[in-house]
Amino acid sequence: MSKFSLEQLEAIVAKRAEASPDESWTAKLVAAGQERAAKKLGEEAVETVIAAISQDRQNLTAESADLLYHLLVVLKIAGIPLQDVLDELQRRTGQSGLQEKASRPK
Ligand SMILES: N=c1c2ncn([C@@H]3O[C@H](COP(=O)(O)OP(=O)(O)OP(=O)(O)O)[C@@H](O)[C@H]3O)c2ncn1[C@@H]1O[C@H](COP(=O)(O)O)[C@@H](O)[C@H]1O
Repeated sequence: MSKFSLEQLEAIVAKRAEASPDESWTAKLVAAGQERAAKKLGEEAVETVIAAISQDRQNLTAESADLLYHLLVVLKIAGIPLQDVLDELQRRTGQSGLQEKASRPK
């Protein structure tokens, strides 16, 4: 299977947000608004926690996918690009000095 990225999923979410809510779950969530989308994100987070505690690898993988998708929908509604989140994560690696160590030749 070819590599799939969160950036690609973000682009799909942006495109489907413009679709009819009758034919797209993404459009339905966006139309319902941030409160509903954030609630859905919270539900998926709880389901992910339960799968993790149950040590159910298959379910944890599936729930993690739901969680990441719903996070991207919430970010879309908030108008926050995924890149802003990645930039924040990158900034943190800089703070701990790990980024420099990771890119240093062994
Ligand atoms: N990754 C996802 C994805 N993960 C989960 N879901 C949907 O999230 C919904 C919520 O799951 P639940 O089981 O909790 O849903 P539910 O019980 O039907 O919902 P509630 O009654 O609890 O509100 C389901 O309808 C899932 O299909 C997703 N819907 C869409 N995507 C991606 O978004 C793309 C566009 O999808 P559409 O917007 O539907 O065209 C898809 O091709 C996928 O790439």
